[in-house]
Amino acid sequence: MNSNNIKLSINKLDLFYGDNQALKNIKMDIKEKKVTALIGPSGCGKSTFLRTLNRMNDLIENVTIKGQIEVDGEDIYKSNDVIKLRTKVGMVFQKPNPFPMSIYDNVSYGPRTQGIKDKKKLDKIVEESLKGAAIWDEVKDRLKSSALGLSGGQQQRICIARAIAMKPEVILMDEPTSALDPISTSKVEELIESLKDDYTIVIVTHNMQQAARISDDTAFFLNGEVVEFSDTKTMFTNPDDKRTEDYITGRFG
Ligand SMILES: Nc1ncnc2c1ncn2[C@@H]1O[C@H](COP(=O)(O)OP(=O)(O)OP(=O)(O)O)[C@@H](O)[C@H]1O
Repeated sequence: MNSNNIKLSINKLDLFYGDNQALKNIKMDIKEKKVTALIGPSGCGKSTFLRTLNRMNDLIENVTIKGQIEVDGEDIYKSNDVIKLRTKVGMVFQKPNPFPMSIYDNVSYGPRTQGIKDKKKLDKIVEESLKGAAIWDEVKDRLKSSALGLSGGQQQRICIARAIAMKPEVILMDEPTSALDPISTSKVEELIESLKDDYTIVIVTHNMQQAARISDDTAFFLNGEVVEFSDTKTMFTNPDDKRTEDYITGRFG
């Protein structure tokens, strides 16, 4: 397979909260099985953009969206099957948010809601997902214990396992390490690097070093626009736009 296959194609995307335009004419092609980072100062629209990719903004009142977002060539706003979309395009949030139940039940919850009841099948999904999220060895002897008893970094990897259990193709991550200590952060970063063998990842991060370390492509957002979108190396060594340079060298934001 061509490593530059486009998984998500965004074109002329505008988003309004009431009268306030939060995204302006966004165009972006997100490559399959790569990590794409979204950076930019607070309030520039990164999270809003991320949420358009699996229609999480549908849940917010007064939102108007124009333009196209295609996943595998299909316009996600033209189909009504949001459940199918969110299965294919999973999400991990800023604050680890495990359900108040056992580790096993957290990871098997999604597959059970999809109708999988067979214990052996569920056991296999749980084991594979926890292995995929690089936390199996730490929890394999306490699968029946509450996920809330784990450290923040472990909880975040449980949440990633929960996302993986749905067999997504794309994983959206909204500042997944901002609530974690440095050691947990580096574990989650290592995990993200290994996940891109199997998944397309889009990650919002405030941490520029993190974007530089783990992403293949980076988009720099400012006031609802994408000022620059390029491969990460180019963005951090030879940015095209003066505003990108000012931001990545810490002159604002
Ligand atoms: N639910 C909402 N209702 C109305 N306006 C919103 C809503 N969510 C975000 N906004 C506005 O949209 C703009 C973009 O916000 P967004 O959260 O996407 O930015 P961000 O770049 O992710 O910021 P941060 O880095 O602080 O999380 C901001 O002006 C924000 O106030």
